[in-house]
Amino acid sequence: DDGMTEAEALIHLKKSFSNSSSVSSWLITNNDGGKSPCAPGSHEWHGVVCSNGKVTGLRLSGLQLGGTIDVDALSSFPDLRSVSFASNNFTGPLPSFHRLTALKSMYLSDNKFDGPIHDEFFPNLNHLKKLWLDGNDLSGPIPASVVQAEALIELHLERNSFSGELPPAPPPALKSFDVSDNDLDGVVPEAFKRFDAAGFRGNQYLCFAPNPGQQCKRPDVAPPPGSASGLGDILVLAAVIVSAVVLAVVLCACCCGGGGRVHDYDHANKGDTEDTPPVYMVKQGSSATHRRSTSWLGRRSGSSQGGRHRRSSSAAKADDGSTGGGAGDLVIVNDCKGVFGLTDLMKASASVIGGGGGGGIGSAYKAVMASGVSVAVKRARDMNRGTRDAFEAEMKRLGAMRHANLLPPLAYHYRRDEKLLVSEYIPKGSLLYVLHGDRGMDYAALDWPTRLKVAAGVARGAAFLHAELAGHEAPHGNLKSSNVLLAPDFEPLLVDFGYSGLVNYTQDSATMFARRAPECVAGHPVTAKADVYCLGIVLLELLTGKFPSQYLQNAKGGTDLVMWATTALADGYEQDLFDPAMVTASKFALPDMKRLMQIAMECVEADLERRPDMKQAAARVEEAVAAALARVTERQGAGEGDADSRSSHASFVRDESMQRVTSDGERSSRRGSNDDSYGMS
Ligand SMILES: Nc1ncnc2c1ncn2[C@@H]1O[C@H](COP(=O)(O)OP(=O)(O)OP(=O)(O)O)[C@@H](O)[C@H]1O
Repeated sequence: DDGMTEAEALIHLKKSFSNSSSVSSWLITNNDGGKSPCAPGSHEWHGVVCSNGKVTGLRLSGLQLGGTIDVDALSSFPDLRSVSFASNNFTGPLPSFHRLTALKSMYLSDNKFDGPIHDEFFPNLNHLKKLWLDGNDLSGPIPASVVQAEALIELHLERNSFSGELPPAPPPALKSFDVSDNDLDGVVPEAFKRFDAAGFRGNQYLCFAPNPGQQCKRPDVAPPPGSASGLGDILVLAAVIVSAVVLAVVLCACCCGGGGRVHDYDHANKGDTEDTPPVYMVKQGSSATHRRSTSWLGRRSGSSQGGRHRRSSSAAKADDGSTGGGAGDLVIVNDCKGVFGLTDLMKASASVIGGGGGGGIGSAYKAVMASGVSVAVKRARDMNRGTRDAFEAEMKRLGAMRHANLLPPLAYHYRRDEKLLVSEYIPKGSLLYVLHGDRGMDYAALDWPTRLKVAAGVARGAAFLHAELAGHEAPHGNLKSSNVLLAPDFEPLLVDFGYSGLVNYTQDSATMFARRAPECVAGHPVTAKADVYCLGIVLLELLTGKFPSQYLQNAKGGTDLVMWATTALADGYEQDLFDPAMVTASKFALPDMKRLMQIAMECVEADLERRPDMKQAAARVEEAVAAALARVTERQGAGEGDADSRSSHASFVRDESMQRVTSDGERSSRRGSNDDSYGMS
C-alpha cells in the first residue's frame, strides 16, 4: 500500500521470506516506533543500505533466505537503486522487479528462480545497469526486448536453461555479456560478436557462423502428449493457407495505396544486404527469426489464449461494426493486404525492427505470416487518452486514408494496457535507416534528385494530412525520418500519423516528436505548426545527411541541426552544411540546395508567427523541388550525363564505405553470410 512506512514495508518483505532468521534485526521496536530504518537513531537493520536518510539498497546475499520476494513491499522504496539477493534459496518465477523502474543493479545469482524472463521485463528498466541472473533455473528465450534496456552494462545469464536463438541485438550500452552453459542454438548475431567468446561457451548448438559441419539447431524434441503441436499445427497451417488463398483471390482486386496504386513491396527488393547499423536503430527486417515464437507477442501466444482466438483469420472487419467479433482479436481497418487474425500473427515468424528505445510509441516487429504477407506490428503501450470507441473510430478513419505518400494502418488489436498497430511491411525501411544505417546500396542511391523526390513526397503527404485531419491538434504528430518509409522507387510513405489524440497526454511529451517543437518544450500547447517544425528537421536531415540530435531524448549524439545550420548560415558557411555525398555529384545544384535549406530553416523557426503553416511550407517545398528537378533535367540535356553524376556519387559513397570497412573490421565478409544464417531456424 501507499501508506506503508519503510519499516512496515521491510516487515512485509521479511514475511515473504521463509527462513528469515538472518534478518531477525528487522523489527519495529517500541523505542523507534515506525521510524525509518535510515532515520538517525534507528537501530541497525541488517543489509539495509541507507543514503541521505532513505533506503537505497538491500544487501541480502548469502543469508540462506528462501521463499519468494514481495515486490509490492519493495515498491514502497522510491529511492531503491540496488538489490542483492544472490546466493540464497529463492524459488519460483523471477520476481516482477521490472516494476521497480528506478533500479540500477539487481544481483539475483545462484538461487532457484525458474521459468522465463517476461517480455516486459527489460523495456521497463530504463536505469538498470547491472543484471546478474546466473546460476538459476531460468528457461525460455532471451526476450528480444532486451535491446530496450538502454542503460544495461552487465548482463549475466550463465548457468541457466535458456533456449532458442539469441535476440537480434544486445542493448546498446552493454559491455559484459555471458550466456555460457545454457541451451541456446542458432547463429550468434553479428551484433553480439563484440563480446568475449567465453561468454557463449557451453551451448551445444550455438554457432558463431553458419557452418556445414556443425549443427546449429537443436534437434526437435518430441512434443509432450496432448500438446497442440504436430497434427494440430499442420491442420491449422492448412487452414491458414486455404483461407489465405481464398482471401487472396477475393481481395486481390482491392487497392492499398493512394491514387489507385497498389503497393506490393513484400516481393520487391529481395537483395537486402545489411550490416549492423549504429546503436540507435535496430537492423531493418533481418536478424534472428523466432519461429512460432513463444514470446514475441507476449502473453497472447500459446494456450493462455483461450479458445476464443484459436481459429485462424477470425479477424473482424471494422465495417461490420467495430464490436462484432472484434473483442480480443484484430480489427481490420484496411483490407488491401487481406484479412488476417491475431492467430495468424502469433504464428508468424517475427523479428524486432525497432526498439522504441528513443522513447517512441512502442516496440516494432516484422512478422511474416503463413500467407506470405509481411506486416510491421507495433506494440503501443500508452494510448489510452480517449475512450475505446474514440480509439476505434480514429483507427477506422486513418485506415481509410489514401494518398501516394501515406501508408495507412491495416489493423489494430485493442487491449486497455496495450495496442497492436499493424501496417504493411516496407522492405527498404525508413529514411532514418537508409540515411544513417549501413550506408549501403540504398544510401548510394540517395543522390540529389532522389532526395528531392523524398522531400516533395514528405511535404505532400504532410499537407494532405493537414487538410484531412484539420481538427487534430497535430495532424501527423510524429513526423520524423524513422516514420518516413521508402518504397522501392524511393517514394516516401508516412506512417504513425494521426495518433496524437490517442497517446496519453503525460506520455506525449516523450513519445510524439511534434512535442519537441520549441514552443512545446517551452510549455505551450502543441498545434498543427509543430508538424511544420518536424518537416523542417526532416529536410535538414536530408540536406545534411546528419543524424539530428533532436531525435534523441538526451542530447547525447547526433548534431543539433537547427543550431548548426543557424550558425553556418550566419557566418556564411552554408555550403559546408550539405551532405558531401550529395554535393560531390551535383555541385551545379548548390543554389537549389540553398533554397531548400532556406525553406527548412523557415519550418524550424521558433517564432510561431513567422513559421509557415503546412500548406504554405509544402507549397514552397514543391516549388523549390520542381525548379531543382528542372535544373537537373536541363543539365542532363546539356550533356553532363546523369550517368556521370550518378557514378561519381556512387564512387564517393563507395570510398566512404571502404573507410568503414577498414575501421569496422571484416564488414564485407559478414555481408555474404548474414541473410542465410538467419533463414535456418
Ligand atoms: N511498416 C513498416 N515497414 C518497415 N519498417 C517499418 C515499418 N514501420 C516501422 N518500421 C521500421 O521500424 C523502425 C522502428 O519503428 P518504431 O516506430 O518502433 O520506431 P520509431 O519510429 O523510432 O518510434 P515511434 O514511431 O514509436 O516514435 C523504424 O525506424 C522503421 O525503420
